[in-house]
Amino acid sequence: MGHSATAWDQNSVLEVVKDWNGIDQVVLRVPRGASARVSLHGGQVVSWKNERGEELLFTSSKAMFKPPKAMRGGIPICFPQFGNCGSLEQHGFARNKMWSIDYDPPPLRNDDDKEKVSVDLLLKPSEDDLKCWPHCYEFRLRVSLATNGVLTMISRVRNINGKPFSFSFAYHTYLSVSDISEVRIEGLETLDYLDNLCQRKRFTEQGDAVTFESEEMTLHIRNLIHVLATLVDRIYLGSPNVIAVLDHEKKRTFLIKKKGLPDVVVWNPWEKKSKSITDLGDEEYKQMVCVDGAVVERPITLKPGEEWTGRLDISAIPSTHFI
Ligand SMILES: O=P(O)(O)OC[C@H]1O[C@@H](O)[C@H](O)[C@@H](O)[C@@H]1O
Repeated sequence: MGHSATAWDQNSVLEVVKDWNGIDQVVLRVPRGASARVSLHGGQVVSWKNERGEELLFTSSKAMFKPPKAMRGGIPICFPQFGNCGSLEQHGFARNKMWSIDYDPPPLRNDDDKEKVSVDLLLKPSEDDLKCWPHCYEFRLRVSLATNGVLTMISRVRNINGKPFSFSFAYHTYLSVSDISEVRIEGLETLDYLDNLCQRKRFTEQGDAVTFESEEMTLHIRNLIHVLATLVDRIYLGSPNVIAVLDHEKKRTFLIKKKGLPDVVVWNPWEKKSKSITDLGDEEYKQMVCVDGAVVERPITLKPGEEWTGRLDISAIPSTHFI
């Protein structure tokens, strides 16, 4: 694996290496041992490890790392369309494109760049892209890893077109969990959500947290409708800016802080759907949950010259520290 290394400062390191397809991956490392990797294919964060070297993002054992398809896992970027609501391919094209490193990004207001290592990526439309989505934009993605292990992603989309355009967006975040039945998502209770499994009909969350029950348990104590309900594919609307994903078995809590991202998508394919996804192992739905900071219900519209920013900060902390 050929690589070139750049010392960021004495403590943090940003390194560009080639993956096995010859595609550049940026490795971010900080002093206490946490690290992250970002692929130029899709601008996708493909790994995020804590100081003990434990992987915090899920990657499918059947993941295909071959462009043009996005790898199943990590944090693919959904832009300029979330899901299949629109004329573009599912989740838009950004996750399937090659991004470039931007060595001279425009300044970012309110980004405290102390004690972190960052890389700036850039995506602009090619001639071919303009045929399917005829809008000139600049998409700048800053991925940072702080010395305390917090992963930050800041997306800036600018309209450099002569006319307005609209888009939806998501950080499609595959969190690695011990067992899906041990997971509890807090911060979404009482919210309305659009259910992707019911033609995006609107419902209201009734539970005091979002949980995913095991099928055996469900069969014993609940009715069949609940068995089907274990497949979760929902867009929670107007959510608070902090969401907690608790993993009881691992005694770990993911704290997801977001700005400019009003919606949260929660997805777990469960057993039957997993079997139909070729790049996901049959049982692997148990080790993952997608909790995405997103803009879906009300797409962003940018007039010429306008810019939108969507920011996500994720940390993984021992649950005992949180409670
Ligand atoms: O297989 P893809 O295109 O990566 O999408 C996976 C899932 O992504 C989720 O965000 C969507 O809500 C689901 O409907 C979709 O199935």
